[in-house]
Amino acid sequence: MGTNWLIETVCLIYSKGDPKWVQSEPIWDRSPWVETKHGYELLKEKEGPRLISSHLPIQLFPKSFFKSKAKMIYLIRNPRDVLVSGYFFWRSAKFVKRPQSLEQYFEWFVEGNVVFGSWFDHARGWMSMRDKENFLILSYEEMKWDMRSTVEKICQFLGKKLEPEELNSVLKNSSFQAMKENSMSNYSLLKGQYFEENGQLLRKGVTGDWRNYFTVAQAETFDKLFQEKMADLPQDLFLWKQ
Ligand SMILES: Nc1ncnc2c1ncn2[C@@H]1O[C@H](COP(=O)(O)O)[C@@H](OP(=O)(O)O)[C@H]1O
Ligand SMILES: CCc1ccc(OS(=O)(=O)O)cc1
Repeated sequence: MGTNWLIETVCLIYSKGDPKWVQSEPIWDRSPWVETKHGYELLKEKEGPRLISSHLPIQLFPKSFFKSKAKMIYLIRNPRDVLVSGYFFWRSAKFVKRPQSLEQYFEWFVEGNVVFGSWFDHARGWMSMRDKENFLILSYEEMKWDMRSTVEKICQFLGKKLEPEELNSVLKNSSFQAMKENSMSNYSLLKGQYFEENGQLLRKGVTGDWRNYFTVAQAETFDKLFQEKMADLPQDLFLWKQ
């Protein structure tokens, strides 16, 4: 999805571009996953303001959020790229039923039989929050196309002000290369116990990689499904060019 990219960016905004924090504490401790035991235990002890991460669909997210003033950033990505990225990620994970082929994962994905459920239901559910002032939707594609403007948008939303050199440092330290080399952010610490040695969170980091993997028939099936499931939502929410 790009979730860890967004988390890294927000951490760097909080540290005003200083990379010390992102280079010294694992990303899952800086912004714990509320759906994991480890993350939940950490979050219970953390003083606010704190960062929280989640992949949960709206109906499973802690209800207290909806009565709070906490700010949420929802990251969306072309689901075709989510599918391909997810295939490579989950096939190296040791704690889930692993897909044996992209063809198999394609079937699971279109049926919604993947970790955290149907992408379509997930996006549709959270997008119902889009008019709330404490809710910001960003896309992986806009981060790729214009990260500087995206960081400014995040700062505006969070009420943070960065000096020009601080903003430059956020951009530098959240880049694909910087994150790939940062053992506190690239999940290499989890290799062995949770992931295979050849697994990599930071795989390619590009938009449109699905074109290298989908067959013509899969592309047509996906287009049809997207139309069926998402046609009634404002299409400017989906910024990718298919
Ligand atoms: N700094 C960065 N710049 C661009 N893409 C990044 C990135 N950090 C992570 N990603 C991409 O985000 C995806 C992982 O998402 P998540 O963090 O939600 O699991 C991977 O996509 P690819 O598999 O397409 O390369 C990974 O390469
Ligand atoms: C079980 C929760 C969880 C947390 C992080 C994951 O990795 S990623 O953010 O999707 O790359 C996967 C599962």
